[in-house]
Amino acid sequence: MIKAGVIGSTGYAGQQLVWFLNNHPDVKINFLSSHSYSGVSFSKIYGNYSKSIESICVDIKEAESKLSEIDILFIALPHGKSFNLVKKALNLGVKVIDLGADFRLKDPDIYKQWYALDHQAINLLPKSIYGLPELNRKIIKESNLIANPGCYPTASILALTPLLKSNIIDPFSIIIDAKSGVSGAGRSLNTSILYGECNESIKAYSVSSHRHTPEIEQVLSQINSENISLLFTPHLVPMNRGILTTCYGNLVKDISQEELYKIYSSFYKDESFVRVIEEIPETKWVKGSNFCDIAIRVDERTKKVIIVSAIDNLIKGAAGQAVQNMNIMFNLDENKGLDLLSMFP
Ligand SMILES: NC(=O)C1=CN([C@@H]2O[C@H](COP(=O)(O)OP(=O)(O)OC[C@H]3O[C@@H](n4cnc5c(N)ncnc54)[C@H](OP(=O)(O)O)[C@@H]3O)[C@@H](O)[C@H]2O)C=CC1
Ligand SMILES: CC(=O)N[C@@H](CCC(=O)OP(=O)(O)O)C(=O)O
Repeated sequence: MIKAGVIGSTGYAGQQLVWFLNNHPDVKINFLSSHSYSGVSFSKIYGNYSKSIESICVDIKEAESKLSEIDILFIALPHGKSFNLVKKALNLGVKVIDLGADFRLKDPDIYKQWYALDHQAINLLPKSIYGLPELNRKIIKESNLIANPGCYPTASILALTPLLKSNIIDPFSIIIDAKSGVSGAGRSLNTSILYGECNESIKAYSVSSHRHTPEIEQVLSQINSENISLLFTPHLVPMNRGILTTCYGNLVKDISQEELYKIYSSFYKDESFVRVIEEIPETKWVKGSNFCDIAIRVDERTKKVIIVSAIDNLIKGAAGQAVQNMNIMFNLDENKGLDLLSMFP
């Protein structure tokens, strides 16, 4: 059995991870940690675990004292909070998957620019692997420190990678228009996500300044060998879960929609969790699953390609992807504990 600890287990990403780990046949949860609920039973916070997970949440100090008992540590804390924990866990030989953003950007200056924080574990940055299995499966297997991708970057990068690998679009023409459900903003109090503020309204936010921009640029630049800069605009939509991205690029060669479908289908042919589909994706068809659905349209009139992708932000965008990474790190079947169809509605 893999012994796992979860720090930040009481947040939205953390509780979704607990759901998967609790149902995973090869995992035993050793501890669940919380910031404001230490001493409280997990099932008192999330009633769906009543009579199932009655463990008492521990605080971070107690969690640290248990690091030597586990094989893998999952961290689902706000950014800037994971540095010391990661150092301690790695020193004890514990593998780490960080669901937050602290180890995703390779350049500490870019991290500082977008997160307004000094990076406090610069020596670990070269060791951290960006945990998008569809791109980095081989190196994830060898790594002890996985930077689990952000939710918007997961949907955007999976949508755009085959285009960039095949040099079909101008890499400087990319525009990503993305929409997220409210759980993307986490569970902590925040006026802009109160029901009365966001229900029956849609808004763009962090326009030209969202911190997922450099993350998407970093990964796409590695694929294309150019320093790509792109436009990324997120929107908040009054639903609980789901991300939909609509990505645009200028075609640099004549290509039909059918040919593009062949390129995408071939690129993702061995992937369990990426579905290249004919219909335009909808968040309701991926909700509750680890799938990323992708569809392609070529607009011959404007010589542009439009790629639409959908994921569940808490699953392929966070907890499901973290479990997929764990499976790879421990040489398990990558789908183990994840091969669930989406739930409707
Ligand atoms: N929500 C999403 O869709 C996604 C989230 N992520 C990332 O996962 C991480 C967690 O996000 P999410 O679950 O949404 O956030 P939440 O706000 O829902 O949860 C945050 C968690 O961190 C704990 N916490 C908060 N502040 C502190 C602190 N100062 N010290 C220690 N612990 C603290 C909270 O504890 P307590 O509950 O006890 O207050 C809670 O367990 C973030 O880095 C986020 O960016 C990544 C992809 C998608
Ligand atoms: C709707 C909403 O607010 N979404 C969050 C995305 C959360 C996330 O995935 O952020 P990390 O990079 O920190 O993991 C946001 O835009 O900040």
